[in-house]
This record gives sequence, structure tokens and C-alpha cells, in this order.
Amino acid sequence: MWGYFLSPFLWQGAWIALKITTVAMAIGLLLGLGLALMRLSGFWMVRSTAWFYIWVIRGTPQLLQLVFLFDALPELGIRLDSITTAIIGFALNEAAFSAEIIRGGILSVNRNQSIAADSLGMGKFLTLRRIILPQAMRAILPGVFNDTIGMLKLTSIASIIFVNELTFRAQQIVGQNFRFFTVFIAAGLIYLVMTSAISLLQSWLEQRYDLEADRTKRKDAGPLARLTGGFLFSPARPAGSSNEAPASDEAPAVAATSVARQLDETWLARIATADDIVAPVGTPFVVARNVQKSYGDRQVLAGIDLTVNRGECVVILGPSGSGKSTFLRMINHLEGLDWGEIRVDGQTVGYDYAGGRPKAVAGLAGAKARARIGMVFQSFNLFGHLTALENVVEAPVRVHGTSPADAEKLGQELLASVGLGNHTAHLPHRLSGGQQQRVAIARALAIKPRLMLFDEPTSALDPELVGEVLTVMRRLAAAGMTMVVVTHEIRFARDVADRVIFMDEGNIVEQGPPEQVIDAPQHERTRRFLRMVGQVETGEEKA
Ligand SMILES: Nc1ncnc2c1ncn2[C@@H]1O[C@H](COP(=O)(O)OP(=O)(O)OP(=O)(O)O)[C@@H](O)[C@H]1O
Repeated sequence: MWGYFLSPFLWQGAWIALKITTVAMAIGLLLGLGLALMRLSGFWMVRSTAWFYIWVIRGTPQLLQLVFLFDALPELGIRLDSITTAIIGFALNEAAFSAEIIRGGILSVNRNQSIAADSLGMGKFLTLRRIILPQAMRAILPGVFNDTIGMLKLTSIASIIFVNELTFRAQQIVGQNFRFFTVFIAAGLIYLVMTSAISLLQSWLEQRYDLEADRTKRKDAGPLARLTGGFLFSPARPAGSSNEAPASDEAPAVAATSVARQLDETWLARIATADDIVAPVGTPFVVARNVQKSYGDRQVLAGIDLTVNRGECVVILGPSGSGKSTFLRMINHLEGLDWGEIRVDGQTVGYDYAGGRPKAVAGLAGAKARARIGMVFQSFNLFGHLTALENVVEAPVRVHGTSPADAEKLGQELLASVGLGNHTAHLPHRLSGGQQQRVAIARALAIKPRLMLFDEPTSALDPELVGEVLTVMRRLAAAGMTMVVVTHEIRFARDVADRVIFMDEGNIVEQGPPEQVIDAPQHERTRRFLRMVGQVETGEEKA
């Protein structure tokens, strides 16, 4: 048996099987990615075309597909050798199967990841390559490697179109000497060697894409690291950093003091007063006129008029479902306008008017990037596969063309500014909620925003972690940053806001300085809301 196992005749057949598998798999995966994206497209025709292809290919025997190709291609004047025909046949078949595996992987990534990338001005392709696919890999890899091993074994059916691969060669030997067991066991062992090598590659890749793994041990492989979001081969960690779980952050009180001090010492004030803003301080910067939005039949915003002056901190309060987040997301065009107008520093963000209605422009991602509007989300939305520092440098490098060295320096400064200088190399899941939210603020600040939007930034935090995030926000407001904050933190609104807006059922019910809206609300609806959120002692009740 070992003689057959070492037989060059069988190994040549094995090599043919391996060649067909690797090339067909590579082509199949590329086509599969295209089909998966088509299946996720918003266009019915595109989705249907991909669905139809997958339906036909998965629903018909591969043997028939091979024979069909072998006979059909010459009819079309395309003459290929049998190995090339087999590669095409296997690739077209694999495309259908891998499309569904890849689609499943993409769908397994939380939608918040794309929303965060969108808010940073990252285009669809960049988001897919840098953010979605690296995180989808964990779900994709087992299925794809299953297919690879299946394909390697299935190459034997290519003998029907005269491909002289391993099983076929084993049969040829058996046909001459009738030593079924020894020859087939030897061939089986050769298959086992090849499939084991594929399984090893799978384990290695799965470790690479394991968020729990210690990334400090990985080596920088340059171009591949850059291509795959630093994830296939991660960049070297900044000197002196480690990926150990943080024992704990500084005690909250100490952290808050040091955050305040560090923020004063950095250039945050310079960011907050970026020199490319046209509107002088104190003049209208965000101007919303008659903003309307509906989801289906439900009107969520009923015609909002609001002006936020440059350098102002406006807090929006209101009950759940009143349209606060929707309005906020429309300022940086994470949601499109149905009707009305929002201008930031005199410019619309990502839409123009066609027939009087707002319509998204073609280069939407570029328009959002140019607007430089930073956004912080309730659930942080940090990129889960990137360290704190990588999260912060992603948009400056990929969207704004900052050199990696400059972006890293900026990122280090920003993370230090929010009290996280020791946590630059930590993945988000190793950080507390408060730390994650501070990284998210640093990430938004890294694009040198002209306006900061906060969407309930402390709602997902344990009470003891709220203070550290609010401290950073207070310092930003004090530095002169124009801010629109949706929050239920009444104390923050009272202490920090220049103006408080109260919204209900898609309308602004009342607005004014905090001492007016919070302490002496004019409307019963506002009073009821404030009582509900525990702000029992309204001015009127005190009286
Ligand atoms: N993409 C969407 N599709 C359909 N309905 C939506 C969508 N986004 C929001 N809505 C609905 O619009 C309404 C307003 O939502 P929005 O998130 O703006 O309210 P909110 O005041 O921010 O509430 P909360 O404080 O609970 O976040 C809600 O009824 C919500 O269900």
C-alpha cells in the first residue's frame, strides 16, 4: 500500500485535483461575493437575477453542469482543455453555494457597524472591505472550508470530461491489477493528507479572525493587513501596548479629573473652532426648515424648524418614539429627508433638490465625509475587530487621506485626551461601556468634526460609568464645539445645554434655556415627561 501511496502517478492526479479545487474555489468565492451582494441589493431586478442563478445551479446535478459545459462551450466556438473546463464548471457551481454562505456572514454582522462607518463618510465598498467582511469571516470560514473539502473530493466526477485526476488514476491502476483495497486505501490516504492540509489552513484562518485571540502575537504582513482591515495580518501594536484585559480603569472620580485636565491640555479647542467653518461663532450653523419624515404611513417628523448656532450645545429631550433620533440622523444624512431642508454651515449634506424634493446626490459618502459631522451612538458602534487606536485612525486614513503616521499620532493624542492613553491596543469587547463610549467620542473627533451629534450617548451605560462620558462631553462643549445631544440626562441638560428642545410626536413642543424648559416648562406635555423621568420638582411644582 505504501508503494502506491508514494506513487508519482497517483500524486500527479492529486495535484490535478488540488489545482482544480484551489483555482475553482478562488474564482467561485469572488463570483459568490458578487452574487451575495446582488442578493442584498435594494434593486429587485438585481436581487432576482442572483436568486435565479443560485436556484438553477444549486438545483441541478453538478455532473450534468460539467457535461453541459464540456459540450456547450465548443458549440459557442470556445475550445478549452478538460481541466480548464472543469475549473470553470466547479467555479460556477461554487459561486452559487458560497454566495449564500457569504450572504449569511454579512448578515451576521450587526447593522450598527455599517451605520457607524456611514457616519464617518466611509463608502459602501470601503465599509464592506474594511469593516463588514473582516467581521463576517468567522461565520463565513467554516462553510467555505466545508465546500473546499467537498470540492476536492468531488473533483473525481470531472473524469466524466476526461480529467485524469486522483480517483480516476486509482481506478486505472485497479483496472490493471485488481488490487482494490491497497490502491484505494492509498488514494484515500492521499485525499486525507490534502484535506488535512486544508483543515489546518482553516484553523489558522479561524484563529486570525478570532476576536478573543491575542493579537499582539500576530505579525504585520503589510499589504494584506492594509487590505483586510488590519485583520488578516494585524499591524504591529503600538510600542509599549499590550492586549491584556485592562485590570480596571482609573477610579471614576480620578478619571473624571484627569480627563478634564487632559482635555484642557490638548488641541480639542482648536478642533472645536476649525478654521474652515464659514459661519462666525454665535450665528446659525445648523438650520432645519420644515423637516418631514415618514416610515410607511407613520409620520415621524411633522415639520421641524430648528436653528443651532455655531458653538451652541443644544439638548433634545422627549419621550420614546417622538422622533429625536430620526431628526438627529437626518442632520448628517444617515436618514434621507422626505421634505424640507437641513443645512450645515450653509450647505446641504448629501442631497440636492430635484423637482422641489430633496434627493440624495450620487457621491453620498464623499458628501458626508466633506461635511465632517461626528456622531456618537447609544450603543457605541465601535468596529469590533479593530483596537481602540485602529477605530480612531480608520476614517482619517481611509476617508480623509491622512498619513498613517500622522493619524496614529492624532489617535494617541485623542485617546489620551479622553483618558484612555493606556488602552490604545485594546479591542472594544475588552473595554467597559464608559471606555468604549469615550473611544467612540475620540473616533468621531478624529475627523476634526465641525459639528458633533450625540444620540443618547449614556443610555446604554451603567450609572457609575455615565459620569466619565458626560465629563468628556462637558469639556467639548466648553471648548466651543457645536453639539446637538439627544439624551435623558436632565442634569447634563441643565448644566451644559445652551438651549433645550422638547419634542413630542414629531413636533417641537417647546424650546428655550434649560432654566426655562426644565425648571419652568410651559406645556403640560413637557411637565408630564419631566415628572416621568424623575425630574419631579419642576419650577411650577416648587411654587
Ligand atoms: N428605520 C425605521 N423604519 C421604521 N420606523 C422607524 C425607523 N426608525 C425609526 N422608526 C420609528 O420612528 C419613530 C421615531 O423613532 P426615533 O428613534 O426617532 O424616536 P426617539 O424619540 O429617538 O425614541 P427613543 O428615545 O426611543 O430612541 C418610532 O416610532 C420608530 O419606531
